[in-house]
Amino acid sequence: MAMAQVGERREWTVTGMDCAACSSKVVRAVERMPGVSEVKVALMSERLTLNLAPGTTQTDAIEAAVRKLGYGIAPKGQEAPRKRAFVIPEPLPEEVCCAGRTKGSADTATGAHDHDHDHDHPSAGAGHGHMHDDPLDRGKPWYRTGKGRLVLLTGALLVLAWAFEIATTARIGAWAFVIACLIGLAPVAKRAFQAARMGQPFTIESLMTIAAVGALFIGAAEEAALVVFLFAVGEVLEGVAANKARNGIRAMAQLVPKTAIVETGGQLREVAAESLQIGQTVLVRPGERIPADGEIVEGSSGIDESPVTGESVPRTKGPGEPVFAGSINAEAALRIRVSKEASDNTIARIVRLVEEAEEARAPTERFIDRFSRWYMPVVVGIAALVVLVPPLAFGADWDTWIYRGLALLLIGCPCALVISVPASIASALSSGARRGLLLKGGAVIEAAAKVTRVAFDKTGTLTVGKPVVTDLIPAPGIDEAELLSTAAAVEAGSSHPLAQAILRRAAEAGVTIPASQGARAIVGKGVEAMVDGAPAWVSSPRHAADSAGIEAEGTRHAAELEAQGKTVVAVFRDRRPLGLVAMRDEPRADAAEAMRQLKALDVGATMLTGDNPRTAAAISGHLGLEFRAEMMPEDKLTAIRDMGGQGSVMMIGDGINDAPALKQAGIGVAMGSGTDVALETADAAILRDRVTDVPALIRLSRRTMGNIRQNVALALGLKAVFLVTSILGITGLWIAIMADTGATVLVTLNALRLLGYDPAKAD
Ligand SMILES: Nc1ncnc2c1ncn2[C@@H]1O[C@H](COP(=O)(O)OP(=O)(O)OP(=O)(O)O)[C@@H](O)[C@H]1O
Ligand SMILES: [Zn+2]
Repeated sequence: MAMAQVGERREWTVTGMDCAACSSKVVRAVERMPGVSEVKVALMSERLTLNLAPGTTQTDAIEAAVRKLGYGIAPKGQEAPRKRAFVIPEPLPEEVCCAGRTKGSADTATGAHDHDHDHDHPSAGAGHGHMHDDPLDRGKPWYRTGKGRLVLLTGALLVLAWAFEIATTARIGAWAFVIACLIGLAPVAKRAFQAARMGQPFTIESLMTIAAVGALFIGAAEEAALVVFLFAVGEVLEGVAANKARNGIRAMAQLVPKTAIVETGGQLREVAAESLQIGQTVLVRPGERIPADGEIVEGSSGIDESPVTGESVPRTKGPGEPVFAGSINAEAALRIRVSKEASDNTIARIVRLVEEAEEARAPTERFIDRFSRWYMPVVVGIAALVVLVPPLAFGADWDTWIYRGLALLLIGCPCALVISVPASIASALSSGARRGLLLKGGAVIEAAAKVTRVAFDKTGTLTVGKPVVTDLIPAPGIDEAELLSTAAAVEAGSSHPLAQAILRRAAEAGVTIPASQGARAIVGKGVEAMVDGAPAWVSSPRHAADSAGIEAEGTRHAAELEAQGKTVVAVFRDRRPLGLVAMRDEPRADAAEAMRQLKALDVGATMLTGDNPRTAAAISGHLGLEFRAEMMPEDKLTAIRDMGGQGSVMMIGDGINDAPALKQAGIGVAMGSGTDVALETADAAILRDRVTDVPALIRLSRRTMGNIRQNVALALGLKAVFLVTSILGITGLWIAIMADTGATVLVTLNALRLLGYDPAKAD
């Protein structure tokens, strides 16, 4: 890991542009001159020089540069990106786009995290002007951070000034307040000035600076010092909700044991879980937590996966089945072959995904940013009128109206409004993740709250995905064994759930499976292979009828079985029908309940399936939802687009063969734990195999949007009240800033309520 040293000078050129893939800002960071006591960062046209503190990393250096400029960097006339867009994984990749995701650089995508400098993400509101989160402060208790120190300093100075006021003359006391105020104000004023230089004159910092300096000017030094102190308190509080949410998520990763017992050549040895290598075998005794993602090689036991998936009912797992790090081995000793390194295990990826999700901005949040941008100048304008009009037009007292104008400036501070959205979203993401519901950011939550229809894939989503052969119907003159062995031969290489069912049955029946060559899948229809030198195929009866012209007897029989909800395939060799195989895939136990809950939420449900209409009708009729049958994978894409006409469509799949459809849908949700692709490509993931988690996801999203609305109303409502009382002179400067800090606290507390919300409970 490249780490710049003190006394070194490094230079980077950092430029902003639009990311072709995600259409957000990309930062290009190119290290120029390695090896020299300052960092030079060229940001668009701005150039600045930073002094490096000991141990500063490249990431910190660039973040510090961005912070120093006051705002994110964007080409003139474009919206400045969030500061987080500039967090650059190390080593510096060529291109980094939003959310820290790296394009074309797989090794940095898995995030080699710096240990001394754990990349804690900044407060949820980071990048909103004044909420600069110093990367060097992360992970420290609040009183050791820059902002925390400012609170302690301004607080101490304030107490000292009061002491002076009591002990000495009022004059000396007043000067003590002036000094206290100026010291506390200095860092704020500095940021205000930097932002102004970047073309942003109206920031929370500039409002604060004008208000405090103005108060000093009219002789209200005590209040000015108090305002500076309370502002510092508010700043510290801003990150509280996000930090709390984040700690909850991080606690998940803590559930993975620190050590593991590795078996090598019959020898047992205790090692650090972090050092486990893929392919090693670990021993997990009953009652212990599993130290790594892996596959059971020996033993079978009830496994409680609640730390990872939120599923609290233990599942019995045996040889060949996957297990996750952090789960509890309840009953018997297990030997597990490690399949993932510690940094890449499921729980680590969940934590990372949630952290990334916090960075993705919700549309509402963008709106509030834009709103703040015109809101502040308007407030300054009103304040100016309040100061000027009464004295000039009516000969009122200047000091009184300057004072009221300054209070208005503080009212203009949109702190609470700015954190209202990110605080709720951070809480919701954390709350969901602990219950096995992963949402990739505020935009997904917003879209999921608006969902009007859910499209379910059938196999593995609405059904268990493990069909079982129920009927073998050989053609005249053929026996069951021949039918089964030929079918198994054709399916031998297929991973389709139907193939698996046939192969399982063949193994149980103990038939000998002839050799087959050149197996070829006919997508959505069946499989073809050469068996015993003759072409053979297993396919849907309809495909058989179309291509081989075989009908009558066989297909009629098939229709009867299909009406019972069974999936029927026809088996042929050498154009000769060998018979039918019927299979049944049970609907998931909670599927019908899930449909009822969706109905209660006023959300429609449709089943999309490649299966035939009769089977589809039998299953969907039983569960109570609409269906579309005989759909090719590409038909599923068009169907989802069609349904989108009436609103937002959520598509639920197992993520195995429906990844493209999941990507196409307004919101693609992958169901079922551990499927790697699904976790990465879908917009949301349901980690446990519960259909009822679909309505739960919608409920959580709706509840979150409701919480955001409450926060916005709270923030704006308080401002409105104090706007009026300030103009009337009922409330003064320090009440104004208290209202701001107080609103921040209320919004934070309200957002934290989401942590305790259980979306699994139907309202
Ligand atoms: N390997 C196979 N063996 C036998 N039949 C197959 C195979 N693959 C596809 N088929 C036939 O094609 C039909 C559609 O298959 P497809 O894979 O598109 O859907 P599916 O995954 O079974 O169902 P769903 O779309 O509900 O998840 C199946 O119902 C079956 O009749
Ligand atoms: Zn504020």
